[in-house]
Amino acid sequence: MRVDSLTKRFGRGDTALTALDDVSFEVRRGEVVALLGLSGSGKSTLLRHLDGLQAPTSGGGTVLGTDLATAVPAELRALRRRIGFVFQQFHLVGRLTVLENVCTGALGSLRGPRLGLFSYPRAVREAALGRLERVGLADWAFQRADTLSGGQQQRVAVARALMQEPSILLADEPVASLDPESSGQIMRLLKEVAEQGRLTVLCSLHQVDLALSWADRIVGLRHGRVVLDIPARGIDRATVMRLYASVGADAAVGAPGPAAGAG
Ligand SMILES: Nc1ncnc2c1ncn2[C@@H]1O[C@H](COP(=O)(O)OP(=O)(O)OP(=O)(O)O)[C@@H](O)[C@H]1O
Repeated sequence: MRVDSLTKRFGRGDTALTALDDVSFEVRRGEVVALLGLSGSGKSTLLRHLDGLQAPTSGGGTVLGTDLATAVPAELRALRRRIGFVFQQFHLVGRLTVLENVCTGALGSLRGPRLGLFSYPRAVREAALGRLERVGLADWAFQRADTLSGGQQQRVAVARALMQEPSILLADEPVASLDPESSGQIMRLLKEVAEQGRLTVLCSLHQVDLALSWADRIVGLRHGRVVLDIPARGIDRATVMRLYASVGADAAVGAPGPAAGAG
């Protein structure tokens, strides 16, 4: 996937806000990239563009051969079917079984609504069980989803995303509400599914140490601009921490000032 001079502005005139400012970077197939930056630096906005959920103001990029700047809605829908998305808040249906939640990941490729586990084709149920085995939760298949811990629910959400057989997995702060041990497990899982499935993973995080441990590369955003794009291995932690320096320290990271009103 390639992001090319992607700019996103919200609003107009004096109140305009440039959330992404001429963002360019490339992600190779199978790579795990951590997206870091202060709150409001544009991470979620970037992920939404890559999933075709938001349209760029200018520039764009190519995701799985789809040109983000020119794609029509049907092309963006087709793109979304090939991309798994994992959210901070899991978005499981608590009263449904774990297995049925995973089955819902196949809805994009099925016709019509589904009600109940047995409304899914047998092949889908078997595939869902396989994905649950993959994330270590096969024994929980018939439990209600809301009886699982946060870390387990996030693993179910990863299994559900894998039902799409995605080529890319986007994760927006997938460990933000988890304890350190569960966070490490989720990041290890993302790394493993990337390696085994030649899956590209782009994951926004607030935990620098997790990024350094599990990502292949770190892309750092500040005020909507890419100010860091480096391999995670062997990187000096202080270099990454400069992303989080106070606004007055912009010169130290070579970053632009706040982009509010720049539009
Ligand atoms: N739909 C929108 N309309 C107006 N402004 C928006 C919209 N979406 C995002 N923004 C603004 O764009 C900027 C970037 O927001 P974004 O959510 O991408 O940041 P983030 O890095 O993901 O933050 P966090 O780490 O807190 O999730 C913020 O200033 C935000 O208020």
